[in-house]
Amino acid sequence: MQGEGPSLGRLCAFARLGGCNLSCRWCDTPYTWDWTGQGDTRIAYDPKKELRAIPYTEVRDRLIAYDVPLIVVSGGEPLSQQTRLYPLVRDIRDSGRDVEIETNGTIPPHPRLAELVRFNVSPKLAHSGDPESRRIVGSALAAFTAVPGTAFKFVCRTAADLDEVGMLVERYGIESVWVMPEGRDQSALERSLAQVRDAAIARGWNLTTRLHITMWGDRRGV
Ligand SMILES: Nc1nc2[nH]cc(C(=O)O)c2c(=O)[nH]1
Ligand code: SF4
Ligand SMILES: [Mg+2]
Repeated sequence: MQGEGPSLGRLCAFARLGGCNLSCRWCDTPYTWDWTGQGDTRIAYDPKKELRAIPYTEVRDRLIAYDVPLIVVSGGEPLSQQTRLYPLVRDIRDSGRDVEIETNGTIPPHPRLAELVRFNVSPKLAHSGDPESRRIVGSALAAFTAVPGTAFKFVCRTAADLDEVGMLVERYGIESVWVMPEGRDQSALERSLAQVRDAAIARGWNLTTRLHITMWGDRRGV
């Protein structure tokens, strides 16, 4: 089930890729990249336990066997491996399924990949703790805004975060804006949603919750 964004509630299967070029404090998937315990959880995950190289043909066959109309590729940051990702996405599209890629928007997408997928781009705000020079890459954001259908999803905690979103929206001519409350459990999600919902609507932006958290909590594999 896609829990976030424009396809919220759509039945799907997930491919989660390891590794990330950012290190957001509140990351909900630190087991994909946090080998030193620098995130909020303070847990240093073991890459030998968390990462596994799997031939793309095996990943493809397993994803297709779920027999669902949408495959979501997430991470970590999946575009760090976009050259290797391309044949997987191509084969899945050839099988008649839709593909969405969740990305932090710092790596410009390859045009051949961009033709096949919908990008859900989630640029990170100051509260992620990543330096601005790493989390905001103008050339990459410009490339994503040029891909038809791209959705921009901003994780927000407070109404003030929406001012930061507003600056990015203006600077990069972002059109499809989704505000998503930050939270890795239901009560945090509700707290953030109460803070951001009126301000998002007042600006004419879309809102999304995180349905998988509401349904299953902060569990892996969902
Ligand atoms: N159900 C579900 N939907 C999601 N949409 C985006 C996710 C992500 O972690 O990128 C995600 C996730 O982890 N689970
Ligand atoms: S960009 Fe995404 S996966 Fe990477 S650290 Fe931030 S929240 Fe986690
Ligand atoms: Mg997630």
